Amino acid sequence: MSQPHSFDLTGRTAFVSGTSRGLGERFALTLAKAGADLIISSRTLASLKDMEKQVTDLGRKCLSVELDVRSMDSITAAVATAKSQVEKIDILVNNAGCNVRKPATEITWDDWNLVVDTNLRGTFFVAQQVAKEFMIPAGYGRIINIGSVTCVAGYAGLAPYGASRGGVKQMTMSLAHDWGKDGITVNVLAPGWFKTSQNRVMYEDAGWVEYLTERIPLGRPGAMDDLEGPLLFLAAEESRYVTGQLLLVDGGISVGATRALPKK
Ligand SMILES: NC(=O)c1ccc[n+]([C@@H]2O[C@H](COP(=O)([O-])OP(=O)(O)OC[C@H]3O[C@@H](n4cnc5c(N)ncnc54)[C@H](O)[C@@H]3O)[C@@H](O)[C@H]2O)c1
Ligand SMILES: O=C(O)[C@H](O)[C@@H](O)[C@H](O)[C@H](O)CO
Repeated sequence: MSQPHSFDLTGRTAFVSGTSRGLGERFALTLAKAGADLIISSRTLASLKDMEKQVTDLGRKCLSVELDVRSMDSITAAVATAKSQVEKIDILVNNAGCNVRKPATEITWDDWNLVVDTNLRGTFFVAQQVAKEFMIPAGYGRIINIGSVTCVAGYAGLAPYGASRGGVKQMTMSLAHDWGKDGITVNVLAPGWFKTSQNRVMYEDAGWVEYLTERIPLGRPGAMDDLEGPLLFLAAEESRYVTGQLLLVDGGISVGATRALPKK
């Protein structure tokens, strides 16, 4: 009989992109609390100082690297720096991302490129370099691509963002095939609506929060803690037979919250 599971990451090393704030910061700390050593990353190293201290205070090793996921040179340099300093990367969380929220008629060429290059192209090439340099040679890896409820649902004002997230979902399924035989699982962790600096402006509109909340079956927007268990599951040994999947952590909003009963 097997032992109860705990999603223990002791002895693992995790690389998280975009850890200067928001969900990425929380993902990195969650992995460290579960036992993993960390490589944290940002476009500006100075933004990682506080985070580095928090990780080392937990007793974990922490390497900070500069990474702009819109630049191939930056991606290869970040992975090369990691290669010179750590033996392995077992877990990759492709978190870096951005959004431009505008009516579809106002989206510019540059808006499109910013969002799709960051969220889709960046996610692919970070995964490619980490897989090639670390995971394929080691025969082990857990790649967690951050998606969104927009992987599966359409939202007005989010056309480039939705395109990038739909792409992340499809790309993840392909990579699961590409690297399954190398012992690597590739999955999408898809948050619903969580208040961070990316979307703070939306939460300043009480009418919109009410509109959103009414459409979430579990009756509230997400809290950061809600993502911890699902992240650890995908990062840990226990998810070894799960690959190419989309794990929505969205309070159920993706089911399509249309009421079919009159209001009493
Ligand atoms: N907050 C939500 O409700 C929500 C829901 C679904 C998915 N997401 C996704 O989760 C991720 C984290 O978002 P967040 O809400 O914490 O937003 P955030 O804006 O607070 O954090 C985004 C992070 O990505 C980094 N980043 C942006 N462009 C980058 C680049 N070119 N290179 C490297 N790093 C870059 C930022 O510096 C920051 O650290 C994003 O990919 C976002 O799209 C967020
Ligand atoms: O900037 C925004 O409009 C939001 O952060 C979106 O990204 C959503 O929260 C999320 O992606 C839905 O899952």
